[in-house]
Amino acid sequence: MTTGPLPLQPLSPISVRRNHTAPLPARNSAAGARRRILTPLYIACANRSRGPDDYYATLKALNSKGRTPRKSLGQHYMLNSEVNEKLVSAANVEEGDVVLEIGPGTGSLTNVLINAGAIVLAIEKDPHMAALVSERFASTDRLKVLKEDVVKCHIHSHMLSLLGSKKSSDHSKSRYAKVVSNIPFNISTEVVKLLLPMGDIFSEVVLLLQEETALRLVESSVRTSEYRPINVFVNFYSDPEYKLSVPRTNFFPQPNVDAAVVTFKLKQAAEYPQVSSTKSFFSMVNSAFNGKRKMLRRSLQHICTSLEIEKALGSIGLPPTSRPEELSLGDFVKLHNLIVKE
Ligand SMILES: C[S@@+](CC[C@H](N)C(=O)[O-])C[C@H]1O[C@@H](n2cnc3c(N)ncnc32)[C@H](O)[C@@H]1O
Repeated sequence: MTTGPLPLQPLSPISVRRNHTAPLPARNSAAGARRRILTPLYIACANRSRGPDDYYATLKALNSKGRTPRKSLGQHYMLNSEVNEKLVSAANVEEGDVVLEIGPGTGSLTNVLINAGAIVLAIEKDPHMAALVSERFASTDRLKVLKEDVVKCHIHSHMLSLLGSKKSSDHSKSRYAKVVSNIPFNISTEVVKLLLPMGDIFSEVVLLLQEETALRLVESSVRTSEYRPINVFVNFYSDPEYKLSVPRTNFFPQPNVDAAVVTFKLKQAAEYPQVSSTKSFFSMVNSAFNGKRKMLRRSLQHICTSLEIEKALGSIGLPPTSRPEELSLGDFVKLHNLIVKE
């Protein structure tokens, strides 16, 4: 969509809600997590007007290319450099780290990553934004921009060649890259499913997500109504942590929802729960949840008989009437290893 220049509008207060030091409510309650006390931090307008990626600078950059934000690409640009700094420090980005950034947009997070000493591979689907960010950082050799859809991109081979060339040039001992991104909300589950099994190339994945998604991925656990196969998946491949809430007022244009920073510390293959096949494991977990209110002895009947399922549940200390929301990741692993014969 290319229309006339975007108008300069009066600013609304920008705030970051910091992770509170007081103990969090029980991790198994998403509702409890929403009630957590958060401290607003108001950034002075004077500071904002001086930032390289404040409201005016973002509008100026978009206008320079005749662009308006595209909803279909989740284009909500970050106006608060403090949020970008928190994303970068949540990933402990240090000099020489290789970082994947999905959707650099105007380059506000890219700028903080490069200033922290990172070598950045940025994947941007919008060719206009890819051109804009390439021009902005034309004078540095620390950024490579790929004009691609992250979901279709060969992330593995790009990252391996970047990690390989870095190792041969500076003899770094770091074998792992990191992901730090403010991603479009509409592809967040897809991105999480894509990145978490990549513990062979990434040590940390730090994402700015829609707050509701962040809570669903991190806080939902056994015996909560929000518990889903995605929670088993997330905990299979990573140790997730909710870091801080980011109010919608920090973005341009302002989305209808708040956001949150989440870190996923990726496990390496040797740390994954031992299952004969991850494919058959997740297929069993999905089948179990397909009949959410069904007992496992019914929903898993395509794998073996009800009697065998009851026996397997009994041998891991669970009642024969167990339902999927009552099983932890460890329980699912034990059940799989007892009933799925490869
Ligand atoms: C939420 S904006 C964030 C922009 C910038 N990182 C910031 O913090 O201001 C998301 C960015 O991802 C880009 N994007 C959307 N879908 C994408 C995809 N499938 N692959 C790569 N980039 C995508 C958008 O064009 C946009 O620049």
